[in-house]
Amino acid sequence: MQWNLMYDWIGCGNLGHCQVFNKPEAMGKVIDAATMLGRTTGLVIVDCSATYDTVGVLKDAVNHGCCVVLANKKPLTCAYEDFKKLTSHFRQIRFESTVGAGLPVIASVTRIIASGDPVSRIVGSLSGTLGYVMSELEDGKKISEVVKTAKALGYTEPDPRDDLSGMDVARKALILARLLGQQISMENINVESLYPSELGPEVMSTTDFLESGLAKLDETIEERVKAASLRGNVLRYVCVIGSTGCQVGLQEVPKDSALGRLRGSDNVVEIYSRCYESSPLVIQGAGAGNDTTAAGVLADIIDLQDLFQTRA
Ligand SMILES: NC(=O)C1=CN([C@@H]2O[C@H](COP(=O)(O)OP(=O)(O)OC[C@H]3O[C@@H](n4cnc5c(N)ncnc54)[C@H](OP(=O)(O)O)[C@@H]3O)[C@@H](O)[C@H]2O)C=CC1
Ligand SMILES: N[C@@H](CC=O)C(=O)O
Repeated sequence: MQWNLMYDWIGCGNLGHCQVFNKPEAMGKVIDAATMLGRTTGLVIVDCSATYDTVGVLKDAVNHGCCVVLANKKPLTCAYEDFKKLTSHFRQIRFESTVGAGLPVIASVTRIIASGDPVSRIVGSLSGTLGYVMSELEDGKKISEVVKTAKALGYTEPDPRDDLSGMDVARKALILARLLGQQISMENINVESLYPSELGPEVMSTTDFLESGLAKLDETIEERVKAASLRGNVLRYVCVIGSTGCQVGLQEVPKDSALGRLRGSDNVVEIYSRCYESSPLVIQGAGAGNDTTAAGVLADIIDLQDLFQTRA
């Protein structure tokens, strides 16, 4: 990674001049400055990218006393050791927006666990994109049409196949399962993809998928929606995290159920524990979109800054 050092910003008042250094001594100075700022001000590094590439920098950042806020799920869903390393600095990291965007899912789960109440099961619809797609399909629209709208509304991942493959939901499931103490990886999660491998990223670009690949799903999905409807059901992409395993995939659910009634980008999450056994804790609301995600990220930054204010 290239480290950029901007100079002329200390003590000269001229903010217009900057220079890029690639030398190791410059890199050392950037790290020293970040360490000082991290330890004294609670400097927060915010990762709103959609890449695995940031995990090394994030681990370095927490090691140097900086705080980290993530909307990006990928750094928490690679090796278990990386998840452990990042989340063991619990006063330095927040990642509420990785599950349910602005909804307080992570906060609720961590509070229940912190109170000593063991969480036995989490069930829900955790994809704003797939929630929106499934409810629009009920109204007779085509999947090729509604996925493009979901992208325009800011619900999808940069490549909507991340949503349609179930991988985005699987990442959320993995984060939650790991929070529950399960030392599992992506291979331990059963994931149902809504498109075949011949439409995958190895075969075609995102643009080609959206322009021509996606339409190949119209007929099959329409048949599944119609068949479910004849039985009084609707399709929902459901995530189940239990003590014996995790699975994410399409399920037929009654129209008049908590999952069946979901509309648009709403998520619903049911958390079962000893205290919430017969009547689970339910969190529901918009689960994707730029505004709600940005609000979740901002609330995390403020939460960490509050910890620093209290400490000072
Ligand atoms: N949209 C939503 O509702 C929610 C999104 N999130 C998460 O937030 C993240 C961003 O999503 P969203 O804003 O919708 O996606 P966007 O495509 O709008 O934004 C992704 C951004 O990340 C940048 N980026 C990609 N790769 C790298 C990299 N290697 N280094 C630096 N920057 C990079 C992109 O830059 P460039 O354009 O130049 O490639 C782009 O600006 C994702 O991880 C997503 O899962 C979480 C909750 C809800
Ligand atoms: N693409 C995701 C965005 C939030 O994580 C979704 O649709 O839920």
